[in-house]
Parts: sequence; structure tokens; C-alpha cells
Amino acid sequence: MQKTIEFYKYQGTGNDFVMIDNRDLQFPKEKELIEKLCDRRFGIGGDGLILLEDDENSDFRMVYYNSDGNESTMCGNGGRCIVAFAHFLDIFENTATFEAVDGLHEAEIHNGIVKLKMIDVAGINKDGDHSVLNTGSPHFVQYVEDLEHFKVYDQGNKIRNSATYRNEGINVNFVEEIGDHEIFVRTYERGVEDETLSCGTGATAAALVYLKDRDENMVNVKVLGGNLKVYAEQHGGSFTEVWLEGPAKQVFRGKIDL
Ligand SMILES: N[C@@H](CCC[C@H](N)C(=O)O)C(=O)O
Repeated sequence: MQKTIEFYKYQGTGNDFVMIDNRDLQFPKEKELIEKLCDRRFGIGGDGLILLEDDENSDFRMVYYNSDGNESTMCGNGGRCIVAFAHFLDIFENTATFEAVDGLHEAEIHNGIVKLKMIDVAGINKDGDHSVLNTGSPHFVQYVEDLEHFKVYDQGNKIRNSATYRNEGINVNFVEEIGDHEIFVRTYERGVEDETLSCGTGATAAALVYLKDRDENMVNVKVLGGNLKVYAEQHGGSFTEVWLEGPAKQVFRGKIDL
């Protein structure tokens, strides 16, 4: 028998997701189906697909898949989008907690701007002159000049598929300081295997690398799809109170015949 499922499309600074209310657990979690739904020609199109499910200890649970159809680690922009979705579904009023693959998150929403608490970050490692850290997903951070014209796909793909990172994969962020308290970040994403217009855990990773050893606790992050802010408290190399803030919007809704 044919099954019809309602979906919503969300974007957070241009990182876009197919969003499904799966509180009835009716969505078939099949890699090929998810990959097809995320396909921009044969499906709805998206950098990932997100399921909202019930959770015993918080307002809801987030289950995240990359556009390659594989379940993955934390998605910061997806986290901001699912908060906007849960708010739209009247699951909470202004503040929420939700469970994701990397643990419990707090969030708040005001006029379409979502502030999401990210995991604490124990430290930043070095790979040569560059930085490697986990902000819920693994990230490589490299400072470059003239980021606007930098070959993000070529260089990102090369680092992601290098011997060090090939097996587990890594997201690769290129960063340029463009002003006081302002960085520009472009990201090659694992699991999308392309540059996306924004990566929330990537913007967070780049921000922490920028904030490290500076007496500052906020940085504006420009990405191709808009503007984010990252806040953090520093404790000699580790970070707590890491918050990612920016817009998250519903773009359209529709039905999928399975
Ligand atoms: N777009 C995301 C990151 C999603 C996960 C990533 N592709 C991975 O598999 O590590 C974000 O906004 O953080």
C-alpha cells in the first residue's frame, strides 16, 4: 500500500534540509530513500534530512542524515532549523532542550533567530599549521588569504580524502579574518562531499580557533548564505557556553508518496 508522508523544507544561512515530523515513527530510515529525497534533480533537494522524534527527557530528539543518505554526527544549522520546526509545531514556546547524537542541547528562538548551545570543546589540536577540533562534528580549520577566490572544493576535497582523514572523513573550513571580531568561513562538508553555503558546526569550529588566546567571547561569522554569531567562554584551551546564533526559516512544505 502506498504511504504518503508530509515534509517541510528549512534553511539556516543557506544550509538546507528536508525536515520530517517522525513522532509517529512512520518514516522508513533507508539510505537510498534519504539520498534520493536530498537529490536536487530527482528529489526535493537538501544538504541533509532531519527527523524530529519524541524524546523521554527533553522536548524532542533530532536524527540527522547527510545528503549521501548516511546518519551522521551533529549538524549545527540543522539543529537551529529543527528548533524553528519544533517551534512551528508548537512543541515549545521560546526555550527548548533537545537530544541529538552528541547529547543534550539547549536552544531559544526569538523572531526567527535561533540560538543553539553547542557541546563543550575540550581543546584544539594541531595538524601542521592548521587546527583540528570537534564541535559535535569533526573539523579541520585553515586560514587562507582571498577566501572569496579560493578553490574550496578542490582543496577541501583533497584534505578530506587525504590519508589522515579518508576513513572517518572530516569537514574542511577555510577562514579569513575580515574585520574586528569578524571572520569569513567557507566549508567543504563530509557526507555532502561539496562546499555548502554554510556549516554551523564548521562556523563554530572556525570561531573557536579565532577566539583561542584572544580576550574575547564573541565573533561574527560571515558565510556564503548569510551571517552567524558564535559566543564562547574560554578556560585555558577548552571552551564552554558555546552558542551558535542565526536565522532559520521554513521555505516550503509538501507530500512524498513512498
Ligand atoms: N551542515 C552541518 C554539518 C553536518 C554534518 C557534517 N556534514 C558531517 O557529517 O560531519 C552543520 O551545520 O553543522
